[in-house]
Amino acid sequence: MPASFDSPDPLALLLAPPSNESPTDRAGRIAAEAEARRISEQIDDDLRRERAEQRKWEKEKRTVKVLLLGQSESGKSTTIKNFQLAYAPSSFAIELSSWRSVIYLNLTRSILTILDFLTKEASRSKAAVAAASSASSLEAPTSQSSLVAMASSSSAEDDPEAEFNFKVTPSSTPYVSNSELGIDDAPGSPSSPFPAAFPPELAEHAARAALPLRRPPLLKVQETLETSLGAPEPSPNSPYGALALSPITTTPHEPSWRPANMRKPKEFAITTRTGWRAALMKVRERMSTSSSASIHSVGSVSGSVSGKKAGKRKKREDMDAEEVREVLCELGADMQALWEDESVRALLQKRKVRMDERSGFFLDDISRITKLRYEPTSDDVVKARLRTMGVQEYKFIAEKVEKENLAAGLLNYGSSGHRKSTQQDNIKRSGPFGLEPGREWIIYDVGGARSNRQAWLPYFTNLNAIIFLAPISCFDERLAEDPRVNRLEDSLILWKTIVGSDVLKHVQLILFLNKCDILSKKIHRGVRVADYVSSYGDRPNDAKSVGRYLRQQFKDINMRHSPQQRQFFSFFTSVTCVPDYWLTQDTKATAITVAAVREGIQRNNLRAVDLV
Ligand SMILES: Nc1nc2c(ncn2[C@@H]2O[C@H](COP(=O)(O)OP(=O)(O)OP(=O)(O)O)[C@@H](O)[C@H]2O)c(=O)[nH]1
Ligand SMILES: [Mg+2]
Repeated sequence: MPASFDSPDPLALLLAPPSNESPTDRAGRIAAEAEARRISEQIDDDLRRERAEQRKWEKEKRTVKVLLLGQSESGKSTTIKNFQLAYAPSSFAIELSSWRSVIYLNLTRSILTILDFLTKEASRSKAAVAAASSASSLEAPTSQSSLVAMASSSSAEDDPEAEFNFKVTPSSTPYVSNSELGIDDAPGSPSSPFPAAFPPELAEHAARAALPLRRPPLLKVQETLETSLGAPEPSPNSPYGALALSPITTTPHEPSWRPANMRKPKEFAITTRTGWRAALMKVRERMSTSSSASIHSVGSVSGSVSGKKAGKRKKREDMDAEEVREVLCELGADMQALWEDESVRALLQKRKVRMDERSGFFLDDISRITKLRYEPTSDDVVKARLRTMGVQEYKFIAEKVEKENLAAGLLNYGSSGHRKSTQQDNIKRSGPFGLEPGREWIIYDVGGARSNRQAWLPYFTNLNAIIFLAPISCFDERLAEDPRVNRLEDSLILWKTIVGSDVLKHVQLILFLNKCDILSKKIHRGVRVADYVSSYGDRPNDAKSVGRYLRQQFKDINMRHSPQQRQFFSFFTSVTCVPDYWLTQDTKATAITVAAVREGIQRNNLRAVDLV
């Protein structure tokens, strides 16, 4: 055998304790070795921790954090949907069908609103006829049968709470005029007294159109949908149950003459605990659709059902969902007839109730939506309305995106003072998409009603950008939560607060002057901005001039109230549809939205975080 195999390991020999080691020396040596091991492990731990922190930091550095702010119904949640549509289209597609319940709910609610409206008109007309006949000692005409039927059946049988006393209740608190803009109350605006009755024949005809539609099945549909979306089971005695409800926003000239004892229509909302994304995911789970969505809300899908109980529940809810479809399918033709009825339209128009400017407007799509096999489209989902409460966090992992749309949007959207060539340069530098697949975005969506705004504060740190949505079409509307306050005024005050916040002084603010399509429509039908915004004076009453004027107001506030100088990025948006007026044609709102955010962030030198 070779000597080398027999020889002891030279290292072992070197490290071996001396042969004459005393017990004391041995103990000392062992302790020293243990200490050396401990130090070595400590160093390894430190290195591991540092590496993990480095990875976390790298990840955070690559994550874009955006907070969406703005009053209720300004379009925040709709903007989130646009992001998802543009950057996580496959998860958006997977979720399409789960929005069906929300769309059904929106449609049902619109029909119930019209029925309530007609009931009021019928009652009012009936009272006017009675008053006139007693005054002139003439008999009331007997031809008022449908009108009487409508008024009495609805109030006494279907809705015992809805008794009308026809008392005009003008706003007791004076309207707070806007200090920034001089927004005034206009003649015929909501605080004006209840206008005179229209010819009884009109209400009579409209009431007849409503007769085939009964409220109980529609209320049942509404209840079922709300429960399936996460509301508590309704109380057996209440037509609406113990839901998380809030009053709907008053539309422009909608009269505030609702009698004191009349139940207000309510808007469904899902509370923070569950969140709308979570609620929809639950609906989707129940529909047994597998998902690999790359968007989710934090803490979502809690308490997914399992086992026997789940099977039972699933079956019952499936039945409910099936029933809802069937009922809506059966009522579809009557609903459409009601919406298309000329006298109903005339009455709504005379009372200045603009259903088409309300949130969740699907009345023009009744026949499509009430088909038994209705599947929501992307446009339906973008238009669907579900009020947000609290703060919800959404994570987007950018997927492959629509090349043409984003490129087109980036080239064409109407931004403030940016040349096209700059945008084209950006495309050349970063490619047409702006965001590479795999990039994580965290977007916080907040409830915009005043009662929700305290909850925003904890989210003001570590942000890359805030998108502030100001619906500029709301110059003649009032806040649902405080009818004394003009909605435009509220937006300006809120903007001032955000702009002036010291905590947010380093955060990029991007202003979306939203709902330009509605602004155009309003102006087109003759609403005069100067009647509501006195400082507008005798400037031209066209959408473009109004848009520019309002943008200047926001810009001035930015200049006057920012703690330090900051650039002003604003975009005219119309996040639910293709823009129609001063925004360039043929671009999708999604593309505009995404491109706008991207450019805003980009221009704030967030290239430092390797965004592009
Ligand atoms: N026509 C039109 N409708 C819009 C536009 N933006 C939003 N909407 C609609 O307005 C309604 C309210 O939009 P949301 O996105 O739910 O509003 P929000 O700001 O999230 O409201 P909260 O959750 O109450 O704070 C929805 O029905 C949208 O479809 C727009 O630019 N044009
Ligand atoms: Mg919302």
